[in-house]
Amino acid sequence: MSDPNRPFTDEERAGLYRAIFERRDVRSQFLPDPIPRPVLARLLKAAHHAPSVGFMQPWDFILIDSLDVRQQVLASYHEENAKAANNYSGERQETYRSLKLQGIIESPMNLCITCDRSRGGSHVLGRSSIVEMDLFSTCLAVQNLWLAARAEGIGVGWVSIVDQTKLAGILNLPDNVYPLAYLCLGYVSEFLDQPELQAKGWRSRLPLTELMHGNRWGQPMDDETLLNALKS
Ligand SMILES: Cc1cc2c(cc1C)N(C[C@H](O)[C@H](O)[C@H](O)COP(=O)(O)O)c1[nH]c(=O)[nH]c(=O)c1N2
Repeated sequence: MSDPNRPFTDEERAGLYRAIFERRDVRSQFLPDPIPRPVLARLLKAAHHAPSVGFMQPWDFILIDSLDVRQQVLASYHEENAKAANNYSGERQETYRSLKLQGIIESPMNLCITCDRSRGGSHVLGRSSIVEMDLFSTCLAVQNLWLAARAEGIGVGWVSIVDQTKLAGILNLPDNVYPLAYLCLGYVSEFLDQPELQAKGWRSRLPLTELMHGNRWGQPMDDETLLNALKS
């Protein structure tokens, strides 16, 4: 085993930041090429090394290649997306309808990362006050997989416009298992240089400096050095 206390090289550090900044949510650029099993194994291992409350590891991974299952999930997406479009009107609704918000069939595989809310028994260390900590832990597994996938040249798209009860039914989940993230995975023709929602004029990245507070919510930050560094 290598020394865990050795410092990251400049190259290693750059690689990590590159994965963070160049990770994209992908829905339009999937290629049909299958993901080699050793690569998929690395992604799942990365997810499984996420931190979790009380080391609960509440996740399971459902690998979906069945067209029948995917078509059922897609049907739920279409139902939910039609409802979602009604939240907007006029030009905004037209823009919403023009957005492609899933790649369920075009991607070579779908993956559902679930959260077993009963894993580890009724007293999980660190979860006694805030019960949702298991869900948050599972989100971290998703993010680990998302970043590892980017480093492997694989795109990931999260599809949350589905009815979660229907999704649980389609995937035959037990009552205690929550379908936390329905993901589409595959190699891509390109990674966009900015979020697709930003490129399409839906919403832009907020300036980080406007999200900084000093000591309490709403109090201005007076650390000029930090603020200037964040602007660059
Ligand atoms: C919890 C959650 C849920 C969803 C998403 C993300 C997350 C974190 N995103 C992707 C989202 O739109 C995207 O992350 C942002 O637009 C920022 O773009 P990048 O991820 O940086 O490319 C997403 N995208 C999409 O096309 N359909 C969807 O249903 C969802 N749902």
